[in-house]
Amino acid sequence: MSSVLRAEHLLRRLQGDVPVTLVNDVSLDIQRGEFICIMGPSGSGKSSLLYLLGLLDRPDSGQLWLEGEALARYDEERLAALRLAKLGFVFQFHFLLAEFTVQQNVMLPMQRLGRRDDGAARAYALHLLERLGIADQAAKFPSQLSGGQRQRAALARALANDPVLILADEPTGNLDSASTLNVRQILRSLADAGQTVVAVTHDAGFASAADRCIGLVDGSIDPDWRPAA
Ligand SMILES: Nc1ncnc2c1ncn2[C@@H]1O[C@H](COP(=O)(O)OP(=O)(O)OP(=O)(O)O)[C@@H](O)[C@H]1O
Repeated sequence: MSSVLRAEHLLRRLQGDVPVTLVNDVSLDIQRGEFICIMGPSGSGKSSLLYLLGLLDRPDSGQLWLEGEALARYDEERLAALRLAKLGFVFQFHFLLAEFTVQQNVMLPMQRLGRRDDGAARAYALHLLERLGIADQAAKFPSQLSGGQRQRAALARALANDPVLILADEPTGNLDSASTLNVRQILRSLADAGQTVVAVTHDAGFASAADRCIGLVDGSIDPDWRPAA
């Protein structure tokens, strides 16, 4: 196994009249092909931790390594380039662009990265949509899709640049139970095919779908935390 992302002693605090500790001394090693879920009560710091792991926010102290590369001294421009090339994001809201078709939405990250020409990007987008079972929706606009289909399109977009890690924040938060099960199964099958996935969720079903579940309490990993049966 090899480490995709390693975090050591991450600390994130918001300063203010009343300082708030969002993430408190979190250390984590994410191995290639692992599907990890992060659970815990509302306000326990799950999203804050995911933002640190996704290089969308910076820790006040602690260190991160992406595929062995230490990130502490990287400026925002370099982190943005890493996010585009190596990370894929899925949020509770899909953030697909309304004026583009589903296929064009999936092509956008490829066009930004510039590793594939337009023809190759178009073909790869269709391949990803096929893999997620929504190739027949490729020419439609996001507003014409169901919630579950939109989330699968967002997942296809997250996969566009062959990320080393997919970070998902409540990916099933807006979905009905059938679509939730479907997205969970897709994440599981992606991990079975070697994709590394970290998902923040309130959905207890993730506990059995994932390889490992981490419980956060007050910004810290609770070693005694166990998913609800
Ligand atoms: N910008 C902010 N200003 C003040 N407090 C914040 C801010 N962002 C987060 N917090 C607080 O930090 C704590 C952690 O928030 P976070 O969103 O990471 O928790 P969470 O576990 O993801 O919650 P949820 O399950 O409700 O999404 C919460 O108490 C939250 O209210």
